[in-house]
Amino acid sequence: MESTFKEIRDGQSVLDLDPKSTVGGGVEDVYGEDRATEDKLVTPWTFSVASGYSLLRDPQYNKGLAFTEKERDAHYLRGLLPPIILSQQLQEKKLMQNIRQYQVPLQKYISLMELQERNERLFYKLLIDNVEELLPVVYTPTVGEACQKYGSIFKRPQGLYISLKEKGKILEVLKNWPERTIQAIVVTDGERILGLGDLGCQGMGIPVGKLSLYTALGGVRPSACLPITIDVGTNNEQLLKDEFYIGLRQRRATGKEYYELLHEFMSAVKQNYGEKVLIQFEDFANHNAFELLAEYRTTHLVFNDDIQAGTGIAELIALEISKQTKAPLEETRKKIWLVDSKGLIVSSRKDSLQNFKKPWAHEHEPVKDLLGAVKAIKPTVLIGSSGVGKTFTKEVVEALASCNDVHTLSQNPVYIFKLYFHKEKAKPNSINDMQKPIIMALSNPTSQSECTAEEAYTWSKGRAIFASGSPFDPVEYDGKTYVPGQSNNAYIFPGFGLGLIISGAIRVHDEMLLAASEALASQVTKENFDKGMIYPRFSTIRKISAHIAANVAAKAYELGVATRLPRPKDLVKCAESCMYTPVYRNYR
Ligand SMILES: NC(=O)C1=CN([C@@H]2O[C@H](COP(=O)(O)OP(=O)(O)OC[C@H]3O[C@@H](n4cnc5c(N)ncnc54)[C@H](OP(=O)(O)O)[C@@H]3O)[C@@H](O)[C@H]2O)C=CC1
Ligand SMILES: CC(=O)C(=O)O
Ligand SMILES: [Mg+2]
Repeated sequence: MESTFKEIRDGQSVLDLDPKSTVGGGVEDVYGEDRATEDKLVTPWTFSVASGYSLLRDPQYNKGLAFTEKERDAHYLRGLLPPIILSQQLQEKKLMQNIRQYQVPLQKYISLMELQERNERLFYKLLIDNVEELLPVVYTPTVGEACQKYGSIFKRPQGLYISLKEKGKILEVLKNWPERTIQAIVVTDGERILGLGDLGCQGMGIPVGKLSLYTALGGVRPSACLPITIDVGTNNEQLLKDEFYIGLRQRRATGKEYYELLHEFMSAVKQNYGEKVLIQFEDFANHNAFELLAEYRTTHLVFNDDIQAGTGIAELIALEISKQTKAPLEETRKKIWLVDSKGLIVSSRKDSLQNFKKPWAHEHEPVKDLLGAVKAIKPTVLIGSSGVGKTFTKEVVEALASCNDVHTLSQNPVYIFKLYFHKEKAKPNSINDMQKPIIMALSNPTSQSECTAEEAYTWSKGRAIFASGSPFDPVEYDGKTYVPGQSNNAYIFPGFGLGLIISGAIRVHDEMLLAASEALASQVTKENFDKGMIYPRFSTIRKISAHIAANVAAKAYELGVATRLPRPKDLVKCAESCMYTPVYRNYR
């Protein structure tokens, strides 16, 4: 596979590869028209002032009943609105009441999407002020169901669809998007949507949801965000037969055809938006994700929050242990063990392993399943990101709990994770914390969670520290309330993106991801730990994001990949001051 891109580049099969517009294109902003020469086609953009009915229909500027008397006169709104003026606060109260009346999460999702299309600022005000309540609606788990039913609930496009039909004209397609100054793109090809598999073109719900979090949690302007779905077909038989399916009705393109389209896309994005546009690869299947990241991380500002938070978790933890203990990375990797569908990853399997698993193939006799692996390795932390629900069985949790008992605690703890692995324990408060098994069931949505919060607490007799990818409610066990954490990349990517934007970063390095993790960890309070929580609450996410952004930006400056100069002295203040706030603006 590694040669696929090389063949495409060498064969010049897609674009006339202009080195400035593809690789090594310098640091200045390069926008399409500015580069146009006489023989290049340009888009005839015009700008007009919205007023009257069109102002009410423009989600960016619509304020519903909050238009003042003066604004109603000045903008030809008289008679188009009932006489009452309703403040944004009251509108928010009314909408939250309406949303709470829906019993079915998908109804809440649809009503929020309608709000986003009607009144963007009110949508973000709701999301920011009620983040813990609404995050599970616009994001996992409900967004998963929304993607599964996207064809039926689809009303208006919320992002760009680039299918095989657009091959050869992707640059023109990008110019059809109404916004010009794009700073963050989330792109999927829909092949691995959460743990729900191939949802083809209907994966669009994910980039839309992720970017709404870039804005709500990270403060990136909504107009600077562009959701994109690349449609190369789907192998989902059910969707292929579904009369409401919105994507190409064909099996997935692979190999050269796939990579040519992706290469044209990546080149066109850079040509149209410049080098500082962030491209987040989202929910690509592993067989493409690793290669795409490896190919473009040296020429574009890209990251993949799935694999850089999947087996990437293992790598980042090994890096952090190495950083803190000064032990070589090869040694710290040995503290982390992975289990895949064939059992423990061990050196005797090395020849048949995919490349990204090889660094984790340590010396050990073969173990065929997770239970056997837990018994053999005696991990202190069990992290699941297998996409397969219910795999942390009672026996697995009991085995984990028993090897993390004060009476049996190893003097030299090793730590588990991913596919399933082992991690260094973070900042124990006391010997009591050292006794606690840590269980992280990261797979989304809730149906794919490796175990529920209730199972983790019950099976470990209340000793587990538990966090999951999709949220679970607090659990009562033996008279005590346990508050599960939400271990989701939503803590990281919004602040991470903001940090890249405020520093004008042109590349992403692993150290920057580590800087983001460290900033997040520093926001966990003693009060959180005392409640058994290893994450801060989402209600403080804007503050967390500002700290993450500042740490990421600082690292970008340190590594010499930041272009926004001079470096602001106080990066936290700088991040905060750059954050979008959704309060209504006054119109002249
Ligand atoms: N909480 C969060 O922030 C995030 C959560 N996720 C979630 O992670 C999940 C997986 O994503 P991704 O890594 O892309 O998925 P993949 O399907 O690409 O990888 C899953 C891995 O799990 C292994 N596996 C499958 N079944 C088992 C099993 N029964 N026992 C042990 N290992 C098994 C597979 O093994 P093999 O290689 O042998 O097939 C494979 O290596 C998804 O549900 C996604 O929602 C992803 C990103 C972030
Ligand atoms: C959270 C996320 O990115 C995933 O489940 O894929
Ligand atoms: Mg994902």
